[in-house]
Amino acid sequence: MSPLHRFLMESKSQWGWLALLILELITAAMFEVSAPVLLGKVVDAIVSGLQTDQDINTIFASIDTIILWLIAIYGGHALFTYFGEYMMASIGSKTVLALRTRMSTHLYSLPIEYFHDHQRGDLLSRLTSDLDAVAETIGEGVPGLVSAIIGIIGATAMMIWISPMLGISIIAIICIGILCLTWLSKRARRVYLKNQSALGAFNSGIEEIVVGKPIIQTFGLEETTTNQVNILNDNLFKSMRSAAFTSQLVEPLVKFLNQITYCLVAIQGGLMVLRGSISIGDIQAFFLYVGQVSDPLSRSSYILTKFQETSAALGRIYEVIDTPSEIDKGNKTLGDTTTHPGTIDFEHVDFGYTPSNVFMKDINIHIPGGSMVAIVGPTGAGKSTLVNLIMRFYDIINGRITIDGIDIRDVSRESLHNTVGMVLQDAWIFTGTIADNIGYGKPNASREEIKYVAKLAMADHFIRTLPDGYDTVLKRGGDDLSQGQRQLITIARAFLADPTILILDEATANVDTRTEVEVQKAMNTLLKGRTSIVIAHRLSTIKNADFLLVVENGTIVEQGTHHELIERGGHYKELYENYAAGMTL
Ligand SMILES: Nc1ncnc2c1ncn2[C@@H]1O[C@H](COP(=O)(O)OP(=O)(O)OP(=O)(O)O)[C@@H](O)[C@H]1O
Repeated sequence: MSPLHRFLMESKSQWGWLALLILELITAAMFEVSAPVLLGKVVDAIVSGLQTDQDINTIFASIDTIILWLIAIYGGHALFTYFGEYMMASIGSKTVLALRTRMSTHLYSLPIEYFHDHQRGDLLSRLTSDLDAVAETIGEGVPGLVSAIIGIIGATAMMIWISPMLGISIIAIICIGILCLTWLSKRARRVYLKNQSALGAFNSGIEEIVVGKPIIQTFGLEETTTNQVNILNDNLFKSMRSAAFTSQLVEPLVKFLNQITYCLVAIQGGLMVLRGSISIGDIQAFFLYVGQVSDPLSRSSYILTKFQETSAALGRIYEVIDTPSEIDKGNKTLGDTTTHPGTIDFEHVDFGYTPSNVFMKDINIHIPGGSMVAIVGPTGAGKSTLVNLIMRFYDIINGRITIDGIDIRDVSRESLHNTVGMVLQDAWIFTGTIADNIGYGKPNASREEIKYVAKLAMADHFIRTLPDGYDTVLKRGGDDLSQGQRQLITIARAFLADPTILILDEATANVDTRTEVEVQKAMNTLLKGRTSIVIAHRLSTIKNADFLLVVENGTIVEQGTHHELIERGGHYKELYENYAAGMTL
């Protein structure tokens, strides 16, 4: 089923309105089609009046009723066209709203891998320009096409009725036109697909520049980056030029056929008038009907081109919608039956980001509830991977991970994410007030609660120095705050959510030394009775930990307390000595 067909089938709720709309457009087109015959009668009445030397008053007396009819017909046409277009715009916006909601809701349910595999710029252009293309076609294209088809059918029928011979010659030319335009609209689909992927790539390139501008400048890579974006821009230009070639070809082609048709009416019609087989008024009606056919023909071919673009856009949208959601098979809730909440076990766990590349093999870890564990290891060792597995961002290949004895695959995602909280290295701040940002995980939190956790996270002091305090609106991912301040907000957010297990990924790495000491104190109090897993890069964290997991190449190479591991004199001792000598772990 083509994307357009599928879209039509999925918009069944609007079919009744569509039928009403088509009825309205048919009425409007009938008004339009009936006018030229009456105009022809006016011309014939004037010509015969002049030929028989009638005075002007007599001539007008014979046509005044027709003129009144003409005014009524044109008025009726305008009114029905207006209602038709208004209705279509409303049907169009409702249908696109439903599609937009469906797509954005579906994005939330997609697995994390999907976002790793797709560029953000490309996803954005699917959500914006592809949906806009659909909205434009439905709002303007459908009524345009329906009235064009009805107009063409009506006008050709009238031409055949007036003069079958002349009418058939004109239809032959129209058929040639339709064939050319069908070819053009097919080409448009291919061109649009190319155009949209070039646009997606360009958006992603620009996004990288905007996000990475400070780094680009630091490394003096402006020229290299500009060259890369220029290549993407050049690709976009070429595909847009190709699209313009296709769409701009329509109008001259239709005009050319139109002019040929006018010549045919003038020559063949003129000869027929001389032979007396047709009146001058009918020839005048023919000229108007040719106009009534050629205009909708060029409009409908443009719309057909748009339909092809829309079909391609819908295809890209359905690609996202059809990506299977992350299925939440778990129905158990954590925290109901436990005596030691927050106990985590890895039992013979195998994991790889791709099935062919098993990165972690036979991992066994036991983290007792309420303990503080520090994970240490060189970069790329697998520290973040371990916490990603606890959060079930990725599924393991073999073995099982349990919390309080329950396999996390059997736990609902909601319960899992309520139980396990995370503070990541990149503080995520959204556009909203500071209070909204802190209260993110608990939407009904009172202002007192928010202030309480902000105090615990040592954020209250700096928040109160801001002009609007807790009501200060943060924009652009919190760019107006320092990195440390952003991180304090996310720490306060995690405290408010009050999870049983807290994962901290270098949570204090961006806070200055004085603040770090204060935050650490607050954390120690808060972490009491709570399991905490810290991806540690700091001495203070390691010393406070109940035990350490040393990770290398996806394997737990050592576990134990700081003193035990130092005494063992293995990997950890080496890491620690490097750290003590001033390097990070
Ligand atoms: N989404 C992903 N897809 C494929 N491979 C990944 C993905 N995330 C991480 N990896 C790979 O898995 C390995 C472990 O990465 P991980 O992020 O767990 O390391 P880490 O110890 O946390 O490193 P760092 O201290 O630098 O943050 C690395 O080789 C990394 O390239």
